[in-house]
Amino acid sequence: MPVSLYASPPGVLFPRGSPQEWGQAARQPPGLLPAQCRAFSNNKILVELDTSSGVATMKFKSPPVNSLSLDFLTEFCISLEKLENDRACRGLIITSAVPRVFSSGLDINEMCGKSREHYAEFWRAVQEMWIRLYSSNMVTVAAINGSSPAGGCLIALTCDYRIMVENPKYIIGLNEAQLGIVAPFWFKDTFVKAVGHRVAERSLQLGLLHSVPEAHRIGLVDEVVPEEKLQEKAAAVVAQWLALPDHARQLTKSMMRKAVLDHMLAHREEDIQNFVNFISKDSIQKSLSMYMEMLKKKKS
Ligand SMILES: CCCCCCCCC/C=C/C(=O)SCCNC(=O)CCNC(=O)[C@H](O)C(C)(C)COP(=O)(O)OP(=O)(O)OC[C@H]1O[C@@H](n2cnc3c(N)ncnc32)[C@H](O)[C@@H]1OP(=O)(O)O
Repeated sequence: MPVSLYASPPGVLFPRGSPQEWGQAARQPPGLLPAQCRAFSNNKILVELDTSSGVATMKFKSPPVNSLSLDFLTEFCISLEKLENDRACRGLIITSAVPRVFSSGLDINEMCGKSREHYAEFWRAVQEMWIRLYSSNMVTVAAINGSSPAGGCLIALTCDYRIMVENPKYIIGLNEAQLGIVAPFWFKDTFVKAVGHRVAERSLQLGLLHSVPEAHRIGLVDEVVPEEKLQEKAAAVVAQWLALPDHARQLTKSMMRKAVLDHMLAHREEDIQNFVNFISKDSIQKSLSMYMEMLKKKKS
């Protein structure tokens, strides 16, 4: 099981409401909080727990694209740890508060021009995020309301169930090969578990980013819904999974995931060294710089 690397900071309490209201609500005195709501917020993530249903909603709020920086990953792990330790919380919906993007994956700036020590620290945080989410006792549902390449796709894949908004502009997949880098074995294992070996092999080698209907067809997402139905559908799915006895569901989840998790935990330090050696290569640094240039050019 994951070792706690982070101490939980004190949370900021605020009542329920739309994301727009949350910022205002956070400044209201705690006396106004409804009894069934517990919530906390930090710089990049908002979490609201409805204690009557036992379901928390986690919203990524790190514009422009919810990239997974070291700070983001640290906040993500702290939030997960808090929820995991909260007896009132049994289910988690992960979604984005940033329009059109669920998460753009690992922050490429964290992998460019930094020291080997920084790369090691960053990669440990990426591993930690995956370990915590993959081994979570909670029912986890990804409510994917925007594009979700690479590490963004990994977060969705690590959940128990994926629901994506139907939108012709949204894409999802493990596109690492397009950046001249390689999805590590545990990204690959998580992907294979969802879509099967043949589909994963082709998709990974070509670094494919799938449209929403295609992602649904290959089993990368479980359901596709219109934007306005997403939260309702996610809540219904969590409720369905929570209707089973926790111990039976949790033991089954743990049994299904044990081999992949054990493999990763047994090779964790080696995986960090592989990442550091790989990402420090001049040729890889050049590929990543060119990719960032390409992203900027696409914009102008
Ligand atoms: C042996 C094995 C060892 C292991 C070997 C190593 C393993 C590593 C595994 C890596 C996993 C990863 O997740 S690698 C990350 C892969 N991610 C990607 O390829 C996503 C790239 N981004 C996109 O495609 C798009 O941004 C997308 C998410 C669809 C949103 O499009 P939009 O048009 O809305 O937004 P854009 O204009 O493109 O982007 C807005 C700004 O955000 C920046 N931006 C976008 N994505 C970013 C990102 N991931 N990191 C940093 N910055 C990013 C852009 O440069 C822009 O910056 P400004 O111009 O300054 O505003």
